[in-house]
Amino acid sequence: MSEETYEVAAPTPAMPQLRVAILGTGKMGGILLQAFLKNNLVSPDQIFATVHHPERAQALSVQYGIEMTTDNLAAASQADVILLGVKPVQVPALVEQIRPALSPEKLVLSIAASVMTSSIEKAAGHDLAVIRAMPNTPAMLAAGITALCAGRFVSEQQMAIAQRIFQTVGRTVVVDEKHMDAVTGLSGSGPAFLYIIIEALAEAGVNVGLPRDVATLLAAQTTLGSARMVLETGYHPALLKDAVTTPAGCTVDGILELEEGGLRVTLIKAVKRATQRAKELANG
Ligand SMILES: NC(=O)C1=CN([C@@H]2O[C@H](COP(=O)(O)OP(=O)(O)OC[C@H]3O[C@@H](n4cnc5c(N)ncnc54)[C@H](O)[C@@H]3O)[C@@H](O)[C@H]2O)C=CC1
Ligand SMILES: O=C(O)[C@@H]1CCC=N1
Repeated sequence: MSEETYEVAAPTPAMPQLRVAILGTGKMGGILLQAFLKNNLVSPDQIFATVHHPERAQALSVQYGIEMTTDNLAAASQADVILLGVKPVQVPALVEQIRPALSPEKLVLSIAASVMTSSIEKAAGHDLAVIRAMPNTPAMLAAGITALCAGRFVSEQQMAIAQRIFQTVGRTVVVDEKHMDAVTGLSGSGPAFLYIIIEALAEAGVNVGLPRDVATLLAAQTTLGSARMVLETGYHPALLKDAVTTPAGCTVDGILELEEGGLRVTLIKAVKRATQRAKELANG
C-alpha cells in the first residue's frame, strides 16, 4: 500500500503553532473541524469557527469546546490558516468581509466548488496565498480524497501545510487548477453517485430474496473491497472485472444487462453534467 492510506489517514503531525479559522461550518466544514480536533492537528483553543446563525454557533461551541461565533472577521484575524467553507456564491462577500484580516503571511484554503483562486486573490487586493481544495464526505471516516491546487502566491511550504491539514481526512492529490471542476464532478460529487449504486445493488439483493440488512452489507462491502483492489493491486479495473467473469458463467450475463441498460454511459454523463454545473456554481 502507498504511504498515503485511505482506510486510516496517514498520521498527521500536530502543528503546535498553527491557528485555524473555519468560516462556514456546515456539512463539509463540520467534518473538517471534527477531524482536526480528533487528530490533534490543532488544540481546541487554536481553532475558531463560524456559522450564519448565533444559536447554532452557541450550540456547536458547547458541542466542540471551541470558540464559535458568527463573526468571520474576528475568527480570521486570530488565525494563520483561514478555511472558507461557505457556498460558492457566498465566497466574494465573505472575502470582502474578512479583507482587513488578510495579510500576505496568511494562508487561505477554499473548499468552495467553482471559485477560482484568482477571484479570491483579486478580492483580497494583494498577493494572498490561496489554495483551492475539493474534499469529499468520506472525509468523515478519514477515507476521503482531497484535490488541491495552488494560486499564484503559494509557496511549497504552504502547499505542504495544506496537504498535512487535509491528510487528517484521507488522501491528497495536487492538480492543476484547470482540473478542479472535473475533480468536483468526479470525487466531490462521486460519493452521492456511489451511494445510489450501493442502494440499487442492495435493492436488487432484496429483489432476489435477501434480507435488506444482509443485502446492504453485501453491496457496501463488495464496493469497498472492489475499490481497494483497484487501489492496492494497481491493476486496470477491466482486468479485475475479467477475473470475476467466468466463461459462460453468471457474471457475464449480468454485465450484458448493465451494458444494455447503459450504466457505463450514464455514469460518464453524470460526471460530465456535474462538472459542467461545477463550472457555474460561483455565479449562483
Ligand atoms: N458537501 C460536500 O460534499 C462538499 C462541499 N464542498 C463545498 O463546501 C461548501 C459548503 O458546502 P456544504 O457544507 O455542503 O454546505 P452547508 O450549507 O452545509 O454549509 C454552509 C455553511 O456556511 C454557513 N454560512 C453561510 N453564510 C455564512 C456567513 N456569512 N458566515 C459564516 N458562515 C456562513 C452556514 O451556516 C452553513 O453552516 C460549498 O462551497 C461546497 O462547494 C466541497 C466538497 C464537498
Ligand atoms: O454538490 C455540490 O455542489 C458540492 C460540491 C461537491 C459536492 N458537493
